[in-house]
Amino acid sequence: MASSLPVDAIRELSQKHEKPANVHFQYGTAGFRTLGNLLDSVMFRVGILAALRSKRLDGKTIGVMITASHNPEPDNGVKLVDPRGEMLEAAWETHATNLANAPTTDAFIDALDAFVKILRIDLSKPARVDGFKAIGAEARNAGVTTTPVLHYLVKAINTKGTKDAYGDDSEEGYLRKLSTAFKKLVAGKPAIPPLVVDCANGVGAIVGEKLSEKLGDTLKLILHNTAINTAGALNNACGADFVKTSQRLPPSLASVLKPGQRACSLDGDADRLIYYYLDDRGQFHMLDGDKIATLVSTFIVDLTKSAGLEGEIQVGIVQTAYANGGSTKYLSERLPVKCVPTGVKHLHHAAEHYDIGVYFEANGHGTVLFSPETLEKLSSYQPSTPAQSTALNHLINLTQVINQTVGDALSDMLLVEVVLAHKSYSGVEWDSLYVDLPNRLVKVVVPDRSIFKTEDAERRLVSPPGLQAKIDELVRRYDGGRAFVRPSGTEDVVRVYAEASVRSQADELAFRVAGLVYDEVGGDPAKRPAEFL
Ligand SMILES: CC(=O)N[C@H]1[C@@H](OP(=O)(O)O)O[C@H](CO)[C@@H](O)[C@@H]1O
Ligand SMILES: [Mg+2]
Repeated sequence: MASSLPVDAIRELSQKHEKPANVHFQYGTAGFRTLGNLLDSVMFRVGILAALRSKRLDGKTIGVMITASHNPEPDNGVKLVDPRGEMLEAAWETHATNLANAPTTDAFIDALDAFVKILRIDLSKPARVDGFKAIGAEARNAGVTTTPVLHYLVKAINTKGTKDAYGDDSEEGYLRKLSTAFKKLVAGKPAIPPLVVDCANGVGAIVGEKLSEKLGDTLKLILHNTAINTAGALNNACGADFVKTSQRLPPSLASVLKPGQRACSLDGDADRLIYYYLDDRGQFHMLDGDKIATLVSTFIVDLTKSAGLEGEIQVGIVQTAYANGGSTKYLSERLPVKCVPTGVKHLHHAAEHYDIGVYFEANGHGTVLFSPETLEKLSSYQPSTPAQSTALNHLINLTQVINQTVGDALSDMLLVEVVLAHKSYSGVEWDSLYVDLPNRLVKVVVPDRSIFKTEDAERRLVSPPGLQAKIDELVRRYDGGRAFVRPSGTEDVVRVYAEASVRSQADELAFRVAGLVYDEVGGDPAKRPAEFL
């Protein structure tokens, strides 16, 4: 491999993938995300970027994921996975954005050249990526799989043959690792009732089916919304985002779900998970990311105590401002809780500071991280009673069933099932840990969302000046009221979130704040949504 940029090869290929004019791309929380038909040039450039990242990191494998995630089918995205199976390092998000926006092939090559020099990337280093040739990268196609499987694979490849080997670097290895640990964790527990799984008509249907085969009778999965080849079906009236935002059952499950039976929804790339059940009166109850975090963290704390490791291993929680106030109150009375800005990378990094960090976004994306020191402690610890030994083994098996690289709906689902089996909980007992405050999320279309700036983990606005004081004034009038406003990182809108002790009040507060925001920044009165107060 040459030690300078193969300019001719890049030019020839790049000219087949010119950037569309008048589009600005932004590498954000969800990678590059926009209509799939606008992404051709971005796909090409991301391939080069991934190869350069691999070279910069001495040939470590980098992952490239193409997915619509929880969004409608045409609304696609591409994102990179770093060597440890984590999200792309923040500084490179800016480099990615710059390269993607170079207007022509020549400008792109100039930008690449400058980039390689500034970061002192040694082009003679090998590069291993999923899918690229212009820059001489070694590529491996992981095929059609879930986002969390790709994260798993990247970590497995990069740790192969080391003492931290993460598992066999294949989808089969992933399924084997999870299912083996799950079976050990539920061995001897009463039979688990079958679980209904809404696959959002996405790739979770394929991997879910394979997982189901591995689990056999230990846990029967009844897969629904598995139409992965039906145009327009992805995330349409189903999936984790539909359930979380509309706070109701996917209509396709209405005739399926029996009262008391638990069910869950994945999103299109199977990195988000929301549980729910219908009570005896047919009323829908949602068990979202906050409920999952609560269930799981309490269980892990209990196990550390039973293992005799109380005071030795600290369990902590990471949430965002969107976490339901009911969950934050319940958890803060028991454990350290940290609030960080929206976006999984923020949660993941904060969770790394705990011995065991449990992080979940309310929308169902999250996982549990065991620090290297904790893993070491668990493997060397000598329990002094049989009960301690059992609890210790459970903790060790939990580190195997949990995909620690990233939020993983299928892995989280197994984790939830383990806890429910151990506690003999149905959805009802789980749900009763705390009561969710009624809440409402509203989108506000504004002329320019970049004027919205926040502080305090996005809970307060510092710009536009004066607006926060007006929001505070409104919030004070509502019992149990809380509201905040922040610009979305993935859509051209500003989001308003509000909660209050009663449903009607939460709605009213949200629509009042939305109206306030709209008017304050010069929203067109003729287009003002009717529900804004
Ligand atoms: C309120 C909400 O759910 N926001 C989502 C959404 O981000 P926004 O910045 O709010 O557009 O997409 C992110 C990426 O999937 C996810 O991390 C986040 O939780
Ligand atoms: Mg997703």
